[in-house]
Amino acid sequence: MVYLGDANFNSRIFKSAECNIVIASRESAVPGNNIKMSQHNKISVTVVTGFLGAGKTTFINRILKANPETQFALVENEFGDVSIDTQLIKGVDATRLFELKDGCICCTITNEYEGILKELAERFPHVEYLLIETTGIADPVSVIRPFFKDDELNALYNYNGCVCMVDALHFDNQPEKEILLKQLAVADEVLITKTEQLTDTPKKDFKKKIQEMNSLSAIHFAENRATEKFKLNSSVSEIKFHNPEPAGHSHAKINTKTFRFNQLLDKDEFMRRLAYNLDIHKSIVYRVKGILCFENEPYEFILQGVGGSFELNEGETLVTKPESVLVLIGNFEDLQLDLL
Ligand SMILES: Nc1nc2c(ncn2[C@@H]2O[C@H](COP(=O)(O)OP(=O)(O)OP(=O)(O)O)[C@@H](O)[C@H]2O)c(=O)[nH]1
Repeated sequence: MVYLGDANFNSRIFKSAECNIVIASRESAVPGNNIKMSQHNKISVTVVTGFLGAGKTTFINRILKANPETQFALVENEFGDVSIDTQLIKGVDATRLFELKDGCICCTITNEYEGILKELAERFPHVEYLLIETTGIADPVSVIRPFFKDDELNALYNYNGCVCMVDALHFDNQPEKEILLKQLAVADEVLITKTEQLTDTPKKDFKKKIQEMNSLSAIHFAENRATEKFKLNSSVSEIKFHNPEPAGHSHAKINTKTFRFNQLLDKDEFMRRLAYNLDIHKSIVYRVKGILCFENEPYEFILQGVGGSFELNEGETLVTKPESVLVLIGNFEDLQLDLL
């Protein structure tokens, strides 16, 4: 069952098996916001897609930061039973939050999804902008189609387009390439991430390669978009929706595994074991993320990993309970890790 409701600061997350929607409300007035209300006060909507770890959440954080006076709603979909991304959305006073998790949005799209979108628009008329972050393995067509097919949704929302994040660092060795190609195919704008280490020539070559895959979309380097205000109200080319039928569920074999630890972890030992285990399984583990609590560390640590490499950074949340969670996503049936 999915339900909508107000939340206070301490219970910002309304969980159901189906849906996770954050309504982000930022009130400070910063001059220069370029987001305009669309005609008839429809809610503008942008779908943010891209393969696992490409930089979707990072991009959404940038948008929220760059447009502090806009009332955003955010639909976060995560594959797996633990929602880590919602905890990584920063600088947002989330006043209401709903959850769409434990399933890929393109596999769980039902009339219920459309119902949620309608209810959202009706109950929260102050919302100006809806961002939908798909899972990294979603075919975004299923997520976009309701905005074209359903007259009621069409009257409530102004679909602005689909942004696809592409990870330049891992592109050539990307597993499940067909998923990424589908995401690229429907993108109205492609943002290339992780190019800081590249010099001009490989950057240009990479952009050209992406252009050859989708010549209709605007292609930018995400780093150039880091601080500027993102133009979210782009117009969408209908040409991309000539064949909007989702082409099956090619990612059925992708699974998640969640590890929970109810004790403070020994940082060096845990990270050593994790590195060892991830190295062994690097061909089948595509993405790892976690929120970890270590002995003698007052703040939680955020673990992020893509394609065999990972990083650990101190977060901004104080440890209140000795509880850690680690989520792995990849092409495995089951996964046994020796972490403690
Ligand atoms: N160097 C670099 N790192 C980036 C960039 N964008 C994102 N990252 C890092 O890549 C990792 C994954 O970023 P996320 O924004 O969580 O990626 P995501 O697409 O939301 O991941 P999923 O939700 O798991 O699919 C994090 O460690 C980010 O800090 C970028 O442009 N450059």
